[in-house]
Amino acid sequence: MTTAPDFSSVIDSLYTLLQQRKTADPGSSYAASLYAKGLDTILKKLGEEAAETLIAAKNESDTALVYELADLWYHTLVLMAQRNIAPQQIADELTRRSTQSGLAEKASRGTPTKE
Ligand SMILES: N=c1c2ncn([C@@H]3O[C@H](COP(=O)(O)OP(=O)(O)OP(=O)(O)O)[C@@H](O)[C@H]3O)c2ncn1[C@@H]1O[C@H](COP(=O)(O)O)[C@@H](O)[C@H]1O
Repeated sequence: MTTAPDFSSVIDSLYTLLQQRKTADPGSSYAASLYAKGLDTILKKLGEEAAETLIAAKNESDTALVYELADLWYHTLVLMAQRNIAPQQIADELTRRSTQSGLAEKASRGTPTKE
């Protein structure tokens, strides 16, 4: 029996593929077409997928919600690849936060450092 790849492996593999798609032909790759259109188009798609996720969560089945969440994760990864933010950086930030409760973390929040 084959085991389905775990979440982390799927995310890492897709991120690697999305990095490779930066040099692909926009006519042959959806991700390459997004990169060619630029950051504003990627952000618009991300916003659309977030809205579709909210609608599915309110009105639709678990199957429909999973479908929209997968679109949202996919477009989040496109944005991350475009900005060269690796999945490990998100994992590191969540790990840093894991040492305190959400309420304590919220109270400690300032403005994120801008580079
Ligand atoms: N996981 C995905 C994936 N999830 C979602 N999408 C695309 O995200 C888009 C979702 O947008 P919408 O829901 O708005 O649907 P749409 O109306 O068709 O989109 P628009 O025309 O409005 O942009 C669709 O075009 C989906 O095909 C994805 N496209 C690609 N992948 C993965 O990326 C790999 C490489 O894809 P290419 O780069 O296209 O070769 C694929 O093998 C998949 O593994």
